[in-house]
Amino acid sequence: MGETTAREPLLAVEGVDFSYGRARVLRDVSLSVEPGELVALLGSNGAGKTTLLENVSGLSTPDSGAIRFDGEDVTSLAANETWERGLVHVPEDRKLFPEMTIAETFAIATPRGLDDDTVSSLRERVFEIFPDLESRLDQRVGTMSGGQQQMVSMSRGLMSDPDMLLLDEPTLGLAPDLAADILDAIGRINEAGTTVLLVSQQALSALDIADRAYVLDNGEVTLSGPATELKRSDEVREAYLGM
Ligand SMILES: Nc1ncnc2c1ncn2[C@@H]1O[C@H](COP(=O)(O)OP(=O)(O)OP(=O)(O)O)[C@@H](O)[C@H]1O
Repeated sequence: MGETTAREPLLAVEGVDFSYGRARVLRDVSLSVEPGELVALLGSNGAGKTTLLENVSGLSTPDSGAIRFDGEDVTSLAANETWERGLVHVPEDRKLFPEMTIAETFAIATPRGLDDDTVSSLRERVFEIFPDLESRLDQRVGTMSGGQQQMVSMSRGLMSDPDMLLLDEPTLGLAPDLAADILDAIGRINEAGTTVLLVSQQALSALDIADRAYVLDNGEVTLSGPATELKRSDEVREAYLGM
């Protein structure tokens, strides 16, 4: 029709408030993620980062405010419903089943109704990002190291063919070289086309791979901007980078 339509963010969080009982944990939080972006959500322990991801994916529901994904109001949807729409949460505690093999873990993550070719190409994509997993398909997840389990958890997310991944502290508790490998993998997942919202307390390395970032402090967004600018910001350097 020749009309220009304003591009809508893939994810829009608009004025979200959330409390656990009387404890107000999110205060008027707004943020957006454009299609294809890698956005970092930074902040210290207890700032509300996990709670915000849970509100977004439907593990909990905002008290007020709205969440839109791909143009649809998803504020009140349950986690399985956001997952079906391609908004996939990879939680901090991984929530893997230790008795299952990697192959079984992938099988339950793959949406029903996908044809075999699509499933094969999803697997190929996973093995391109995490080549170590290919020879371990029959290994039980509970026998793997923390770093390998994090790879399985992110791969399970990828096997559900997401448009957007919500990654909660994927490098938590990992040795520095493994954490670097995981961050490198996240960068490659994003370059291959998946939009990412990355929660991290490791501000510097998250800013290295992010396009933009938001800083959450005591439930409020206190800073936001391009990653390169936030890296130079005195406030971020003092509060989060120990400089
Ligand atoms: N189920 C719960 N019931 C009551 N309070 C909670 C619950 N979960 C989290 N909180 C509180 O909400 C606040 C925000 O927690 P949240 O886990 O969202 O922060 P975070 O920024 O993700 O921190 P962390 O990095 O420690 O996970 C904290 O004060 C926390 O103690």
